[in-house]
Amino acid sequence: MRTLALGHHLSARRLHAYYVLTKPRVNTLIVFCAVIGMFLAIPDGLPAPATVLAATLGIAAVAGAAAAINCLIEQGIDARMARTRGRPLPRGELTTGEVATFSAALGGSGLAILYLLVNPLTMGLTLATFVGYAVVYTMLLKPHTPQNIVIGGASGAMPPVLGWAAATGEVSADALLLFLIIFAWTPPHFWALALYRTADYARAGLPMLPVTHGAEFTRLSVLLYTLILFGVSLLPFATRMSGWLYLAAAVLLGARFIGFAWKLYVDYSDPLARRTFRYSIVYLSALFAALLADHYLPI
Ligand code: HEM
Ligand SMILES: CC(C)=CCC/C(C)=C/CC/C(C)=C/COP(=O)(O)OP(=O)(O)O
Repeated sequence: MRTLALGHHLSARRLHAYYVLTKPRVNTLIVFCAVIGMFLAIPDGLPAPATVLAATLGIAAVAGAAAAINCLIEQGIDARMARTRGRPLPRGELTTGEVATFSAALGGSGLAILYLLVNPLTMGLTLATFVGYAVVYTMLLKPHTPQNIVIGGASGAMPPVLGWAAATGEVSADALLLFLIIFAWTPPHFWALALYRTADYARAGLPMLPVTHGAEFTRLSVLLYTLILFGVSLLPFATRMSGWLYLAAAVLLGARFIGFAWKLYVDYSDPLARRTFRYSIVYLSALFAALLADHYLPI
């Protein structure tokens, strides 16, 4: 009886460890952006429910596998950083072999779902995104250049394009605007965090911008990218993809983001950087929700 209870306890913990490995919170927003891409791709009406379901599952599975591979490759680095040392691999909750098998099974199922139940284009683009994050960003860029997250951000910006491809079988210029929004958003999102985690990154030997170029240059970069993001976020309105409701949301959310970035530049504190990072997530979630609301409630 006791062994049984212990066994059960252990397997629940292991299940939880696999779940943690997929970086579920980051990937929830990734998948949210992909789903919104599916809806925006259909000018009048709704995407096919079976496609939405299969594409959501497939993209989520491949994104989870990408996160698990990242944890696998970076277990040594993760062990050296306060923020990441509680992850399953550094804690020894799972072995390298288990994580490799899990990732291959999850990623393989996701790609199969996309190929068989969605379309080959979505499968191909999702595979490219996976390679972009797990190999190009994690292995090639992250350890070598402070521009790592700017270039690697192209992977994180793909979800709406994947959603678009899933719903229509093609990629349009409108989808690329959504890509550009996330692409411009990633530097302030990440560098706000890197500013208050600089010691962690320095200890891990990673060349993040505040480590290589200092805090002041990073704060200026956050401000500049937030201004670029503001401009880019107006493009869906400028091209008449979205209407006034979206414009109002983009201006209000963007003004607040610039407010954070400005304050961070002139009067830095770690708690403010932490709030800016938190706000970046609220910003992107609300902006994409506004794109969707605007699509169906044309004001
Ligand atoms: C190269 C691109 C990116 C980098 C380097 C990056 C980096 C990070 C880091 C280091 C964290 C901290 C997690 C923690 O507190 O332990 C984080 C959190 C987060 N990121 Fe990103 N990110 C990137 C792209 C994205 C994208 C594209 C999205 C979504 C569309 C996203 C959504 C989130 C969310 C929702 C969180 C909060 C997770 C939580 O509350 O635990 N990130 N990101
Ligand atoms: C197939 C598909 C849609 C893939 C999505 C790719 C993906 C998961 C992008 C998100 C980017 C991300 C989690 C960055 C974390 O940075 P990091 O790895 O430097 O953070 P860490 O220090 O917390 O490990």
